[in-house]
Amino acid sequence: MEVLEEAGLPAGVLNYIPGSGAEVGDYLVDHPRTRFISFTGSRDVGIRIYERAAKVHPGQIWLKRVIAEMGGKDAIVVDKEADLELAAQSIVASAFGFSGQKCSACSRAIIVEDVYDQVLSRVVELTKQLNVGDPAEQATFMGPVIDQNAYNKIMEYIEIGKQEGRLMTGGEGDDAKGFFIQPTVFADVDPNARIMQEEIFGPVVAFAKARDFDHALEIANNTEYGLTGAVISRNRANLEKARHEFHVGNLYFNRGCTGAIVGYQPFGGFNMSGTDSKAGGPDYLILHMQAKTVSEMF
Ligand SMILES: NC(=O)c1ccc[n+]([C@@H]2O[C@H](COP(=O)([O-])OP(=O)(O)OC[C@H]3O[C@@H](n4cnc5c(N)ncnc54)[C@H](O)[C@@H]3O)[C@@H](O)[C@H]2O)c1
Ligand SMILES: N[C@@H](CCC=O)C(=O)O
Repeated sequence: MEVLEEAGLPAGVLNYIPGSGAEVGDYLVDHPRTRFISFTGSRDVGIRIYERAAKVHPGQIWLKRVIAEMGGKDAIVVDKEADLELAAQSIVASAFGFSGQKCSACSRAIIVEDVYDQVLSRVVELTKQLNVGDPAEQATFMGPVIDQNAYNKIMEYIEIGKQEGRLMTGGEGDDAKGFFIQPTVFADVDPNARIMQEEIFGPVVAFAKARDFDHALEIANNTEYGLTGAVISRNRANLEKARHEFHVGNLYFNRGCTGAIVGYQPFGGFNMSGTDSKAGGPDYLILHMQAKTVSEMF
């Protein structure tokens, strides 16, 4: 804060208010002197903020504006004409980087049936090679998930996954010291299953088989989210179709679905992933400003 004040920000403009969302969240959102809310977090909290911000409280003389960057249920689609090694590497990196705790993480792998078995078996092979452990160790790929609540929620989804799909690898956790969960792959999951629809925010990826590329896109769009997605394909016509029909805010071709770079890939999703704004892009700052037109006649 001091650094920003030294840079010229007036004192009192930036305030750090520690406290849990449950404790201070509603108070801040409801307050009549709150004017603008810029939120990053889950769908449920985003919806709560959006609803509460709409209410005008006594003494409030403006309508509150809200930018919400919310969750995702992001998919990587693999076409039958594709570099299958790239597909498997992209799925593993996007599903398990940061223990899957990224809004952009790949939690659905949608594979055209001609190459389904090949991609699945390579992903399982690569996943078994990942080291889970102390993130301070050089050899560790995946550290723990953030806390006990996250651990419990993810382990619950893994139990649901065991009913909804075929457990291929992982499925185990250890919270004796830290909150460690093995990277987990489920195969043959119905597109409408809970683990294909609900954000898990952990190291779990579900595979679904598509009849052809059109069917794969249909499955990919079959969630209430629309944050990131990727297509692995060598078929230009299919990539162009995805460009128009894959309804996500950040779409990637022939790479994973995480790791947007500020300035290059402005980031933000459609539908229940947010308010269609793009962080890290040229328009974002302007969204937070109040425009005023001044005209003087001479
Ligand atoms: N779209 C994006 O750019 C983006 C980026 C990162 C994370 N996410 C999403 O964030 C979620 C994970 O983060 P999380 O577990 O911290 O999310 P969360 O929704 O639980 O919490 C987010 C923040 O909101 C605060 N909060 C909680 N209740 C509140 C309330 N009633 N009013 C106001 N604020 C409240 C929390 O204290 C926290 O700081 C995932 O859903 C993930 O997809 C989205
Ligand atoms: N912008 C990041 C995701 C941020 C959310 O966790 C990405 O593109 O992977």
